Amino acid sequence: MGLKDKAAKRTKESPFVPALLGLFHAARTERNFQFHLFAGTCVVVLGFLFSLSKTEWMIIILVIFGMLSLELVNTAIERTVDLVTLERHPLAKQAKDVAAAAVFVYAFMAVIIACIIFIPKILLLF
Ligand SMILES: Nc1ncnc2c1ncn2[C@@H]1O[C@H](COP(=O)(O)OP(=O)(O)OP(=O)(O)O)[C@@H](O)[C@H]1O
Repeated sequence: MGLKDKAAKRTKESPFVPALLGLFHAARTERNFQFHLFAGTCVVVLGFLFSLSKTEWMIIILVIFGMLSLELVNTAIERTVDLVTLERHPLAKQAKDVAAAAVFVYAFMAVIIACIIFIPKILLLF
């Protein structure tokens, strides 16, 4: 069995390999995904600084991982649309714009939740 076949077999056996490849690809190439990784890291640092409660941590973790997952799905939709056509097409535009809107709606919710959790704690500092 050749090296390529072995690698292909290993990829087929483990569901984690393609998932990790997708994760690294997005982290390397997608500016928005990199931004959400950075923003998520900042929120975690703030969480430690403000000693969040267990419930607050669970909400923050849900929001951060949900955001990252949605950004990955958005990237997958963009790639799929580009695979179908690189020509300008109204349906291609709608697919990409609606996927981007899904990320925007979730990000808006994330900002609201961050405000609800962190603003009272920040105000207590003054
Ligand atoms: N094939 C297409 N036909 C028509 N409009 C398109 C097409 N591809 C992209 N667009 C429009 O151009 C915008 C930018 O396209 P692009 O492929 O750069 O996606 P993007 O959402 O900006 O991706 P990224 O997040 O990687 O920057 C899309 O949101 C869409 O409105």
